Amino acid sequence: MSSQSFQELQIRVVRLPHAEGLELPRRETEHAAGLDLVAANPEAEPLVLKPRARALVPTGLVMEIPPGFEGQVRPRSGLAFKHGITVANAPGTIDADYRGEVKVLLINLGEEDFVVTRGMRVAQLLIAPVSFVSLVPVETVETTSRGAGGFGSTGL
Ligand SMILES: O=c1ccn([C@H]2C[C@H](O)[C@@H](COP(=O)(O)OP(=O)(O)OP(=O)(O)O)O2)c(=O)[nH]1
Ligand SMILES: [Mg+2]
Repeated sequence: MSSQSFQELQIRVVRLPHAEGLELPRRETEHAAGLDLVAANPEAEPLVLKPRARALVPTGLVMEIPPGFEGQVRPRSGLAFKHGITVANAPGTIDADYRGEVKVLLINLGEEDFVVTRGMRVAQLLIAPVSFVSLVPVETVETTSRGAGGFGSTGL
């Protein structure tokens, strides 16, 4: 791979008191796409996710995502594969104008209870550009060879 350098987008982040002592989310490998989000629930209060249950996991972080970008909260494949733990609303959307705490909505699709402990890497955050669009009402739209075909119209 080339050793090309990429421009890094810096995002201002406030650590809330309950994030004290936790590492900031970071890439686990040099060119990992996501920063791993860390659970900031109290040490003494592990979150127990029963099968089919959901929980909003705090990260203790408030971010200032620049306008023109969004945060995407995505599952970690290891947790999904090994435990059936995923993000219920994947990919979760963090709006650039959101100034609340980033939270991760986990769901347990596995058969066993799953315990979220403080400091556990529960999901990953990607920052992606957003296209700003507005809808323009018209009477007709350009035709295409696909037309209205969808939902398996090209075969399985
Ligand atoms: O996984 C997520 C998804 C959302 N949020 C926060 C940031 C986001 O900007 C806000 C609203 O999210 P969304 O638009 O997905 O939810 P909504 O149900 O449409 O709520 P709202 O009416 O507040 O937009 O909630 C998170 O912390 N984690
Ligand atoms: Mg919304």
